[in-house]
Amino acid sequence: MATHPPACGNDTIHSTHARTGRPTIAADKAQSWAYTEDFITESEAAAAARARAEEFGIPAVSTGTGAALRLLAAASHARAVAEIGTGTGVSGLWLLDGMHPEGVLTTIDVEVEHQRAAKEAFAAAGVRATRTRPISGRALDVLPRLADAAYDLVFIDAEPSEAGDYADQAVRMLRSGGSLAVTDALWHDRVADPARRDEATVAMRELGRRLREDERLIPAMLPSGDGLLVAVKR
Ligand SMILES: C[S@@+](CC[C@H](N)C(=O)[O-])C[C@H]1O[C@@H](n2cnc3c(N)ncnc32)[C@H](O)[C@@H]1O
Repeated sequence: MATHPPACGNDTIHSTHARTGRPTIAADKAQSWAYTEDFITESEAAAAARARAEEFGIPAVSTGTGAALRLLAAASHARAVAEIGTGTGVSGLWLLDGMHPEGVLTTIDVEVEHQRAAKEAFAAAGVRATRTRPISGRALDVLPRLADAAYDLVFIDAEPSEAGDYADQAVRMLRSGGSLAVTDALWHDRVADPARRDEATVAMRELGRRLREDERLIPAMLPSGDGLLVAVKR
């Protein structure tokens, strides 16, 4: 009789879901995650912006997260996207690549030097200046000035301890059918461990709980990068 590999790859099952008994983690997951992150190749412009981020000593979204952001922007033909945390423009380049060709990225950062580097990255990538609206300032000062129900996508990547307040503003700013995306939602893999109680971990865990329980939203946790928490506004 012919032998077949187990239907669920359960030769590598690390644990099973308590209720369904389905496999949740395979021992080779780390390899799959690495494959997932490299599945799409980053543009030269994004790689150059990433190198600038390293010079500044600030993180940028992973390639897998960038690809997921581009996908979200493309799926909604996004014409209006807001980004909290411009950095040197890595995530902005991914978002712009997925958006409608006339779409405008509003991007907020408190550090003028970071935004200058991002503007250079956008120009080097051939992005027209009319497609970006950089706003310099603290996110919690700027966000209340942005319009209600006017954005197709809001992306959060700034101060983790403030992410819940950004999300409140983001839900107000999103149109029905628009998406919220929050990076670092697994916060260095600490969020899943209830014993971890530092401020950023607790803030991200709490944000996940709130978005999960918010009846205005349809949420999911994507394991891209350090966790990409996404939610569509009903
Ligand atoms: C992780 S970096 C953003 C990286 C960027 N999204 C990318 O992938 O290229 C976080 C950025 O948030 C900015 N930031 C931190 N706190 C902020 C705040 N309260 N308001 C606005 N920007 C803030 C920092 O200056 C930094 O540029």
